Amino acid sequence: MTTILEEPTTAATILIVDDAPENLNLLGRILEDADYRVRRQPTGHMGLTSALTAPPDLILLDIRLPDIDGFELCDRLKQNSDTKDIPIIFISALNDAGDKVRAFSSGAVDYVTKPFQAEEVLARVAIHLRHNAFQRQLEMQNRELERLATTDPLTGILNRRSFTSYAEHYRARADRYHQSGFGVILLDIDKFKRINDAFGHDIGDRVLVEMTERIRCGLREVDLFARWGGEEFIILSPETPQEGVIHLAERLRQAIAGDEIAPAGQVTASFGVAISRRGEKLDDLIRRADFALLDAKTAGRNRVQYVE
Ligand SMILES: Nc1nc2c(ncn2[C@@H]2O[C@H](COP(=O)(O)OP(=O)(O)OP(=O)(O)O)[C@@H](O)[C@H]2O)c(=O)[nH]1
Repeated sequence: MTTILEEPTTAATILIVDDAPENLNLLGRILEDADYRVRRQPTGHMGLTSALTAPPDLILLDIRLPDIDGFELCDRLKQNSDTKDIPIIFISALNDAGDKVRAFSSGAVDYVTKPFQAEEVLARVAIHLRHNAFQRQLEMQNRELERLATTDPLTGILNRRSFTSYAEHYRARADRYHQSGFGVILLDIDKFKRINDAFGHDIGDRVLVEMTERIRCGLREVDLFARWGGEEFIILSPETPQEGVIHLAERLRQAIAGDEIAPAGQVTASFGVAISRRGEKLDDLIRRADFALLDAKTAGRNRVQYVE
């Protein structure tokens, strides 16, 4: 079985900051012999510049340096978003508990006292590199999970759940700060079943993606846009007066009905528009937009309907 220590973490770059040339050379050689790439810096400022210019994978840091000391260097690196996650191991002749505590409170992951054993330094370096790599991988996976949980897989826009959560936030803020209302536009592709029936589900999917693009192009950055369900989409337009929201819906209607979407031909959509009232629940607002959408469908489709 391979243990975490045995897995090679080669090709990682390690920055050593130490003012004693013999330490720089000895440590550097030990690490190079273990196939790490090594950068050596003899002062705090040079170490800082080196780390900021090209962040290494790990830093071995002496405490006593001729200019800024290791603690301050560590503090500065931990405050910078580009370097804050780099594992820092202090390597110092100071063997006082207070110095060790200060090192860990600066954000160091480990502390090695001089004179050091090569095997120990290598073991500590390897484990912190592995740990850091796992951590980054976990963060990436969490971001991906977050993306999957909040977006619609076909169109890449927000899904219903995340739309509702953002919209609740807008609603609460509008109420709290007595801001003007916001508009909700609910739109539904007309006779979409026919497109699926005539051209197949894959073409239906392509139409949904193209529709999404046309709508997205007509929106502002502050507008929320989500897939509400099958062929139904929802838009929240913050701090927009009633005429503005109706005008936006009309522009989107024209953009959708404009150019044909091959091979399905002309695709149209019906729109329901409602403006929030102070204290109104989000569900009730969306229900009003849904009534308006139903009216638009009943009145012949490919139109915008507004309800008071
Ligand atoms: N291709 C594809 N079709 C979907 C998707 N989600 C829902 N649909 C289809 O969308 C169609 C919706 O049909 P209906 O609710 O009858 O509405 P419509 O045909 O658009 O008619 P109106 O809304 O009355 O104009 C159904 O055939 C669903 O199978 C999807 O993700 N991809």
